[in-house]
Amino acid sequence: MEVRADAMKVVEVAAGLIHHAGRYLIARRKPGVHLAGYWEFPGGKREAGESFEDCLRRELFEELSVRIDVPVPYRIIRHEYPEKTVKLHFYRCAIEAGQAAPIECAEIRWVLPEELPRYKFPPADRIIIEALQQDGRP
Ligand SMILES: Nc1nc2c([nH]c(=O)n2[C@@H]2O[C@H](COP(=O)(O)OP(=O)(O)OP(=O)(O)O)[C@@H](O)[C@H]2O)c(=O)[nH]1
Ligand SMILES: [Mg+2]
Repeated sequence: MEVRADAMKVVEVAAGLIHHAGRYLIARRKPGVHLAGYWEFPGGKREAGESFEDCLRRELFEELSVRIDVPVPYRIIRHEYPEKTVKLHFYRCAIEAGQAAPIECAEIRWVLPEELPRYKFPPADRIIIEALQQDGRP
């Protein structure tokens, strides 16, 4: 059987479920990237030698210019897109310092859990969106 090396590569990602006053922060992906224009939970790819927590802290500072408290693991979702397989490590967290700004995203919004279905999220996020609605307001 032929095994394609690229087909086996899994992209490891850390993403933040940042909550405040009953709402979650969501970000819209910029044009020209994978899943451009979709809404997502901010975060990104883990770099070599980095822990998921360090990755999350770095990405949330780069994308939103915020520092967070201690992130709490929530769920890990593996999803196969036609072009790549991602493993998304979701963490709940709150902002400890800074005010969220759309530094590396097109737009940000604070939304209630029941409002999440109005936004177009990547297919991988469906399970998380459902779980957050079940959980109620954070
Ligand atoms: N951050 C984030 N990525 C997600 C979510 N759902 C989902 O399928 N992804 C996918 O996971 C990957 C995350 O990579 P990213 O594009 O955020 O990575 P990054 O911030 O390091 O960007 P870069 O590669 O431009 O430096 C993308 O392929 C993205 O489409 C989500 O809720 N949040
Ligand atoms: Mg990102």
